[in-house]
Amino acid sequence: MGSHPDHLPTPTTPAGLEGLAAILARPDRAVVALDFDGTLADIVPDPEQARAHPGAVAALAALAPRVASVAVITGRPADVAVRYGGFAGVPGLDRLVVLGHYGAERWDAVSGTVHAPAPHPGVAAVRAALPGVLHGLDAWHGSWVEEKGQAVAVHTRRADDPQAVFDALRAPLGRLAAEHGLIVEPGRLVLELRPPGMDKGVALAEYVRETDAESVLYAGDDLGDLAAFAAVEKLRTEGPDGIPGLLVCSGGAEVPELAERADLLVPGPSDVVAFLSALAQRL
Ligand SMILES: O=P(O)(O)OC[C@H]1O[C@H](O[C@H]2O[C@H](CO)[C@@H](O)[C@H](O)[C@H]2O)[C@H](O)[C@@H](O)[C@@H]1O
Repeated sequence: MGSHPDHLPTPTTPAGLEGLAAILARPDRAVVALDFDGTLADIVPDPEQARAHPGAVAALAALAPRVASVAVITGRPADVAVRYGGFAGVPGLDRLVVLGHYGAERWDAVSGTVHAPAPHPGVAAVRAALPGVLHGLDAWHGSWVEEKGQAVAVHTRRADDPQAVFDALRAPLGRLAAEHGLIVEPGRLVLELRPPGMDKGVALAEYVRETDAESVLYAGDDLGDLAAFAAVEKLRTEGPDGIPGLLVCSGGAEVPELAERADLLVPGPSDVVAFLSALAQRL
């Protein structure tokens, strides 16, 4: 992407062009929703070290007052995304909403508090069983567990062969999740065992309805963002006119399932930030 701060890249699909045109025409009715890891924050080997790209908060703060709403929709717990993003107490982000755990949790900047559902009992059961299950498998070496409160995630990025460990763990972790009423959410070298019933598509569609938006932009990088992409595709075709939407994939073609459905591909978070800054400038 060009480095000029004013350069607004052009979507490559007719639907994306229509989505961007609708946002530019009525920004006060547009929702801008963004994933966190891989979209606003660079992917790093240790999830605890992930932080928003250095320009992300400024770009969001410039954009938020010009549109109906900015929301972050993430697989992270909402409070973790707020902390790692540096989103609290920022002038311009006073109406920011962070939907965590794929939409099951909600933090808003107005109250500064998180609303979360009661814990699913299966998470505690899986947490207790997981070490034994992993140690009973040849393939677990190099994997490690992220404790997420409402879920547990098994990461393989730091294994010698991350993809091989990921592939080998997928079926047994799927069985463990199912035994306890959970689902497995696959992501970039991570298998998360979490409660069913919510995904980023449900969260985004509800948020668009809640804000009475007339257009939507969603940017993501991973398999968990497919549901949000599907929600935007559905919103575009619903009703007599539909709601125009722009789908941005961060990370180029690293997750082909997402890239092939995007209206705009950008190489990674620094380009997402440049795009958001250019959009804010244009508005
Ligand atoms: O929905 P997101 O905001 O994209 O969160 C999805 C998961 O992101 C984190 O894992 C990913 O990023 C890590 C840090 O860069 C990286 O080490 C890991 O390989 C990636 O899968 C996070 O740790 C998970 O809990 C999130 O669900």
